[in-house]
Amino acid sequence: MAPSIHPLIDNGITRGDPNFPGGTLHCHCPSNQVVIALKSNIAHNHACGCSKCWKPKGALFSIVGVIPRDNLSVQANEAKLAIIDSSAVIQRYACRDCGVHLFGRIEKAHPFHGLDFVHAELSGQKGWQEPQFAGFVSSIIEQGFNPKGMDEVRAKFKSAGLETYDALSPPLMDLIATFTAQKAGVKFANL
Ligand SMILES: N[C@@H](CCC(=O)N[C@@H](CSCO)C(=O)NCC(=O)O)C(=O)O
Ligand SMILES: [Zn+2]
Ligand SMILES: [Zn+2]
Repeated sequence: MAPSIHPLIDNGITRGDPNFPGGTLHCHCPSNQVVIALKSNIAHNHACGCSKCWKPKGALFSIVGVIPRDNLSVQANEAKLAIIDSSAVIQRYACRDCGVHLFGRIEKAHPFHGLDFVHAELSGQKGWQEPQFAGFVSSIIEQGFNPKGMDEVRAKFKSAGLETYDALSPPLMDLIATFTAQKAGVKFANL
């Protein structure tokens, strides 16, 4: 059987609602769920193949997007949250009981500082921005995926209408490079 990329990609992508106002995310615990309130839609939503992002069971990829950190608040059971790897750039807060990642936050100087990483599939509401691209695709090999299957994985993304990258999308890579250049005092050439 062909591997599951992610349930939100496998059977075709459902478009979000550009006017979607936000909603709540819930962890997978049967009771005393951690609840996160998001005051807007997400942006740059993407499939991520890296080893650090939370994936649902059986999926090769995570689906993760960003939201301004001021638009995110913990509504219930904050005490169950713990940072899973404090040495990572993105501090991912997971539920201690079910392991789901509720949000990831960057505290250091970084091009994405001010943006939190979230998984809209943890919401019961519909209308969140649909995945825009697939990033860190080759990273699934580091987690044991057979390199011989990569053509099939990339073809699946293409047939769902998503570009694949082995880092992030060009606009996000440009943001990272701009930040790096500015930090180093590089002056941009005129066009
Ligand atoms: N091959 C590595 C890549 C890990 C990685 O760099 N992940 C990216 C994307 S996460 C969401 O887009 C990243 O920015 N990570 C920063 C962090 O996780 O703190 C692997 O697979 O582990
Ligand atoms: Zn939980
Ligand atoms: Zn990732």
